[in-house]
Amino acid sequence: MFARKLGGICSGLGIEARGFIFGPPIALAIGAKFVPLRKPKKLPGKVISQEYILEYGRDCLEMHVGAVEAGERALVVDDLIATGGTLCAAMDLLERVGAEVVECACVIELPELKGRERLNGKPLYVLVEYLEV
Ligand SMILES: O=P(O)(O)OC[C@H]1O[C@H](OP(=O)(O)OP(=O)(O)O)[C@H](O)[C@@H]1O
Ligand SMILES: Nc1ncnc2[nH]cnc12
Repeated sequence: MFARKLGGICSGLGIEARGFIFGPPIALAIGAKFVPLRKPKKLPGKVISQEYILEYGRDCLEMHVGAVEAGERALVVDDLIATGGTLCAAMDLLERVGAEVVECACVIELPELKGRERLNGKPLYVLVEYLEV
C-alpha cells in the first residue's frame, strides 16, 4: 500500500463527505490520527476555514484549530479528484498551520478535468482513472 512507503505520517485527513469513508481506515492502517476536514458550521470549537471553487459553485472546508500542529507530516484522503479545487483547499489549510502535506490519495481521478496539474507537483496516488469514451 502507498502509505507504508511514506512513514512518519502523524495525520491522516479525510474530506467531508466521502473522504470520511476512506480516510479513517487509512489513518488507522498507518498509525496516524484521523482529522476531519468538514463543510462549514459542522465543527464545534475554533476552526480555520478555506473557501474554494468547484465545477458547480463555491464551497468551504474547515479544520479545528490545534488538530494539526506545525511541522506535522500529513496525508490528505478523498474519494475523487475532479478539478482539484477541494484538495488544493485542504492543502492550503494544512500549509497555513505549518504542516507538511506528504501526499494526497483518492480512489478515483477524472484526468480530463486536470486537477492533478493544480497540485503544484504534490504526489497524488489514485486507484482508478476514469476516462469518458
Ligand atoms: O476536485 P474537485 O473539483 O474539487 O471535486 C472533488 C470533490 O467533489 C466531491 O465532493 P462534493 O464537493 O460534491 O461534496 P460532498 O462529498 O459533500 O458531496 C468529491 O467527493 C470531492 O471531494
Ligand atoms: N465531474 C464529477 N463527477 C463525479 N463526481 C464529481 N465530484 C466532483 N466533480 C465530479
